[in-house]
Amino acid sequence: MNEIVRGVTAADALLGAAEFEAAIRAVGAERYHDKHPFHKLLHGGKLSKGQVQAWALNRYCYQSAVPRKDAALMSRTLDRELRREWIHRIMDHDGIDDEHGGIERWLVLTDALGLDRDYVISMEGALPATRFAVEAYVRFVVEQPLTVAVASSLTELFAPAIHRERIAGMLENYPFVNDEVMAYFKRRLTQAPRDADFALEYIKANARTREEQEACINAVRFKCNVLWAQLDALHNAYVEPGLIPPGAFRPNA
Ligand SMILES: O=C(O)c1cc(C(=O)O)c2c(n1)C(=O)C(=O)c1cc(C(=O)O)[nH]c1-2
Repeated sequence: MNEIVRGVTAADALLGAAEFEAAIRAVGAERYHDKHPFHKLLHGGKLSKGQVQAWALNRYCYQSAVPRKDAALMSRTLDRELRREWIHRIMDHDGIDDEHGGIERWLVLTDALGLDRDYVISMEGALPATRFAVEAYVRFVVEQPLTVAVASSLTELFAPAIHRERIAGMLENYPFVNDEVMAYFKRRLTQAPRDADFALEYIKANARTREEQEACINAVRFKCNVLWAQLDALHNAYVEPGLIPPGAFRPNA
């Protein structure tokens, strides 16, 4: 059954702005990936260095897809104001001029974990499910109505809390993690709220029917699934039962 429709029709009453926002936040409270067991292990210092390496190199796929999906979103809108706002997301990740950007900060993290940059960037060692999940996000943004595509970024509403938990937990628990390694997440603490606030206001103004609102709420569910599926894949391959697919990264430690 298509969750987007789920009994809602254009005739249903529009949610008020506060109710709409609350429905989106409820999705995060129920299904954001801060609740995933793999994150509990990662932040609690329960993983080996090799397992942390696996997380970092898989997560690189997500990092590298984010500016691609943002470029896809920009290519779809005739609204110059939206493009002027959205373009900074691409610059945040890819960098501009002397600012190296988030992807470079991610590679500083993978360097510090002892991973070869070319290997990380090639994504050859990434899990198949990671690649599929990440590309599903890019396709979603290409194919869904623009407002729904904007809504899919709204998991960022919930990101600062998990980033704070990760910074504190990883610094405390792993000898191979220092401030430089965590710089990516520190920067996101200011970038993510700005992005999320804009996206939230945008969908409040632009989802004009109940059906559109439900599609936005569902976009956040979809995105939680994109994030959750990546952690399921990591857990399955590197925690238990330890089924590492052929060709995927094999930790030494
Ligand atoms: O570490 C995390 O848990 C996490 C989650 C998310 C998210 O919720 O999608 C993003 C990020 N980090 C992040 O660093 C980031 O740049 C980012 C961009 C986006 C997006 O959808 O546009 N999500 C996220």
